[in-house]
Amino acid sequence: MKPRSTGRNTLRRLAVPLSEVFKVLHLKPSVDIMPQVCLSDVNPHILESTCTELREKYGQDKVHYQVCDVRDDAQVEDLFSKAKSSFSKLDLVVNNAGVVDEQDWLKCIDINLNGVIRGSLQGIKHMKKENGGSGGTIVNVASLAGVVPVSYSPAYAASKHGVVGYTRSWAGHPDMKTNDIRFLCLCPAFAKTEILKTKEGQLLGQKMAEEFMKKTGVMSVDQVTQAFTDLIETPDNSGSVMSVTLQGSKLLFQV
Ligand SMILES: NC(=O)C1=CN([C@@H]2O[C@H](COP(=O)(O)OP(=O)(O)OC[C@H]3O[C@@H](n4cnc5c(N)ncnc54)[C@H](O)[C@@H]3O)[C@@H](O)[C@H]2O)C=CC1
Ligand SMILES: CCCCCC(=O)/C=C/C=C\C/C=C\C/C=C\CCCC(=O)O
Repeated sequence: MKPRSTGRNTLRRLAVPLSEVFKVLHLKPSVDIMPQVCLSDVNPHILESTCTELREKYGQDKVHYQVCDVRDDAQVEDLFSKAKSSFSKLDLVVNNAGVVDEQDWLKCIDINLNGVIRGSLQGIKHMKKENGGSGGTIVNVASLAGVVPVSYSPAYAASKHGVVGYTRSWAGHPDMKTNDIRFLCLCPAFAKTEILKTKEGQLLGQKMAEEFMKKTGVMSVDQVTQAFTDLIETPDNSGSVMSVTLQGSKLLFQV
């Protein structure tokens, strides 16, 4: 990703408490002006293999990583303070961890919604001017299930509706303007990633899901990545919620 100007924010360093970020979102940093990133996931194998690959490509010092369970306050706090001390400031936070699990719906809410809240609060803390920050961008990854009802996974849909409401609410807070902190939300439809291997028991009706998926189709990760890039590169768009479907991207809300 080139450090192009995004209005108030220049993406020179990324601090990303993000699951498998480059693989999932396919960010493509340019080798000469590669931002520093901190990747995080609860799964150490995914994290290590992704980081090894990236370090070989972009340099050892550019890619930091730390295992973190977004359900754990202390782990999230520690992740952010380490990232902040390594980079001196944070420009971008992407809250991306998510699961579908209607059986263990408390876990689903704790990861998808509470995890986003934990990451956002840490992002705000470290980006605030009074704490030595200079603003930045927080992107929360919701889903199309954050704006439409999804009967085969109500808890998942509720968690994602929560992410949309949470993100828009912070975007309108006057302190965010004062501190140049921008909140954005991405709402993709189905994309070809591991989450589609969600097991039957974790959904309320595999058949329903499959039929739904047949109608909507499944996007490539590249399409989602492109929408993500467009979203963060649009200046002065705090509060934007963008859907991504096979038909293209659409701005659903502007605060
Ligand atoms: N692939 C799709 O069809 C869609 C995905 N999304 C959302 O995109 C985000 C990324 O998911 P995908 O890349 O598609 O799936 P994925 O399953 O490949 O990635 C999710 C990642 O979250 C991590 N994770 C799970 N629990 C965690 C925890 N407690 N703490 C930290 N990390 C944890 C997993 O280890 C995994 O690497 C999720 O929030 C998902 O809900 C939204 C719309 C569509
Ligand atoms: C409009 C809602 C789109 C929401 C998509 C989303 O956020 C993620 C959903 C993830 C998993 C649940 C869905 C699918 C699993 C069901 C069937 C698997 C079929 C496998 C296949 O044939 O590819």
